[in-house]
Amino acid sequence: QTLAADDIPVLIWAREPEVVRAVNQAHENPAFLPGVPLHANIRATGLTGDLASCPVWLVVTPAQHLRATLAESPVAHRPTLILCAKGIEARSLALMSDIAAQVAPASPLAVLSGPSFAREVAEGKPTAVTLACADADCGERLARTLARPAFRPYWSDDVIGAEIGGAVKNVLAIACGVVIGAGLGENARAAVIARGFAEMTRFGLARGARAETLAGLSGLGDLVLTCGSTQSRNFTLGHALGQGQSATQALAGKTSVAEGAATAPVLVRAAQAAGVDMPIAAAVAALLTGSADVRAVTDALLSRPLRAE
Ligand SMILES: NC(=O)c1ccc[n+]([C@@H]2O[C@H](COP(=O)([O-])OP(=O)(O)OC[C@H]3O[C@@H](n4cnc5c(N)ncnc54)[C@H](O)[C@@H]3O)[C@@H](O)[C@H]2O)c1
Ligand SMILES: O=P(O)(O)OC[C@H](O)CO
Repeated sequence: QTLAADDIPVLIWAREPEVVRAVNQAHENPAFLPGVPLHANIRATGLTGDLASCPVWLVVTPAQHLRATLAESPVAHRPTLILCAKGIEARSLALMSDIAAQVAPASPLAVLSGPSFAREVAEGKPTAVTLACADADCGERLARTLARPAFRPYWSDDVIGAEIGGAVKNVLAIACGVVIGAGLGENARAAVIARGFAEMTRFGLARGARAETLAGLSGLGDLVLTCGSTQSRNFTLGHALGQGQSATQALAGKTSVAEGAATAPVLVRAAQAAGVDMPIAAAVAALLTGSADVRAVTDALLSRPLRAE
């Protein structure tokens, strides 16, 4: 939103009245992005009805809440929806574009994904992302609209690929956090990134994604970012697990979302349904549920049969 506001009026709908107040009065969002001044063109509202006048929505509601949030909003006005959440819905195994197509069938859909910590984007640091839209002309138009000197969207027509990369990388970022938190070393982190990427690719191809999308910004690019940075909420969650905390302890009191925590068990079910082996994702899910500890999942991964790469 900060980027778009340079020359386009931006309206944020927020659930929290204190966020609405802070954005309108102090031009800041201390609850979710403290210390970043927001452009004066950015206004906030607590009324979903106010969104009816907006032709394009950047939908950033976390994955498990997207369906309900969209259903309560004025989608009958057929806004173009640019989906930004990186997850899979637990109760349906649906991707965000599946949910949006069900709730807002008349709306054009796109997915914005890729390595993009919100703070760095808001601070104007160089960022490149994937803007995926099945309608290539619409994708190009949206990418050109969102592009700024330091913000480069590359367009694609592979919506599923962009979504799967974003959802799976969060789970793998938890795994890398565990590796570092448990002191397993940089070799192990690199192994998790590379073998995790193999899992992402197997799963993505089985679900109809294209390999080049998974190897691009929304897959490998975001995987490298989140697996390598303590700025990542998913990496940070994994780090706490690696240091011996339970998921409940690690997530206690957090208002910010680590999407991989919800995605991991869903991904395991979705992979089973697709007949795809995802041992690292399964290890993360086991750690999150407490059904295994770091030692047990590490031993299990290391004792898998040797095989060709
Ligand atoms: N922060 C980033 O750097 C970043 C970058 C790219 C994509 N994303 C994705 O955007 C999505 C949102 O992440 P975020 O960083 O904005 O979240 P956040 O951690 O900053 O804040 C949590 C958000 O969840 C909302 N929320 C909480 N409970 C809700 C409910 N019951 N119904 C609807 N909304 C609810 C809150 O209002 C708040 O906006 C995630 O899928 C994330 O993966 C985040
Ligand atoms: O902080 P994380 O782990 O949710 O990552 C944020 C973004 O997805 C990075 O692209």
